[in-house]
Amino acid sequence: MSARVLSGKELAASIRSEATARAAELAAAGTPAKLAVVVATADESSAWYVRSIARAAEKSGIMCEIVDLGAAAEPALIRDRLASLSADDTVHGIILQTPLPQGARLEDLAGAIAFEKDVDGANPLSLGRLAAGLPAFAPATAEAVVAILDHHGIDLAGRHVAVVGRSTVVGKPAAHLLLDRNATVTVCHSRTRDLAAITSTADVVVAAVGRAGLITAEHVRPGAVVVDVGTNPTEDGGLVGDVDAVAVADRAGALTPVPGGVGPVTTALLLRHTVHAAQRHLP
Ligand SMILES: Nc1nc(=O)c2c([nH]1)NC[C@@H]1CN(c3ccc(C(=O)N[C@@H](CCC(=O)O)C(=O)O)cc3)C=[N+]21
Repeated sequence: MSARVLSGKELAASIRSEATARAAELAAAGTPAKLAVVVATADESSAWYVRSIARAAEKSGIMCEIVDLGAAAEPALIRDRLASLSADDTVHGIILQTPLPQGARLEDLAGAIAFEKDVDGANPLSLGRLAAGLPAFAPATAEAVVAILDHHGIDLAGRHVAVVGRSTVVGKPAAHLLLDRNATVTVCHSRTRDLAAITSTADVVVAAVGRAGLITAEHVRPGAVVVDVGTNPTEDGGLVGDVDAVAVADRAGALTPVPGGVGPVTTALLLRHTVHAAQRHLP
């Protein structure tokens, strides 16, 4: 038996087409939507994302400025640029790419992103509001996890979801969004003992660690739904997730592919957030 493939492509296309229509309205009104992407890393996975954002923004008529500060940027320089972009009236959305240089922490820097422009939900104010159930932009990747499950009609209420990974960008915010959907959520991480014993009891496994091959058949209950958030560049220039897709496809009931799963939905949601920010309202 082979798992049903939960593609993100159609959902991403529909989110982008709505963003394109809103972007055209904004441009016609003389306030074209603009996203600033701040990069201080040479990480290949981030490079994939930045290319994907630039391409999708261009197609949707959203302006996109890549601010590359170099992989050795000092935290103070990154903070200053976030502050100046926050004060720039022509910029509506700001995302700071992770990973960050040695010694720089997203949690310390993201407070310099104006709350209204925080389209990847990294400012502690956004994260706190998200946790409290108040309006704020959620990190696009975390929102994409729930969106792709919704799109494919996978019910979350009362289901046990095991989230593997506790990053500020995905694991933690995804846990909050899933809780808001009445899932029973277990958050696992690098110090979790006997990961497979926990994930193999889950109805849904969300893999968000950033390590190829981490989730194998033993981690998955037969028939479970597996969401692969990983985007690990391969030596031959491709992209693989955190899930051993070949082994897991024989056991899971459904699986999001990489590429073509959570990634395109993430990019599309970031653009949706940007036009919403430009229209001055939250999600
Ligand atoms: N603050 C922050 N937020 C992030 O969400 C974040 C980040 N930093 N740093 C880097 C990682 C990586 N990431 C990806 C998102 C989409 C694709 C994506 O769209 N992938 C396409 C393939 C891309 C293509 O075909 O060009 C796919 O999976 O089909 C890839 C990678 C987000 N990240």
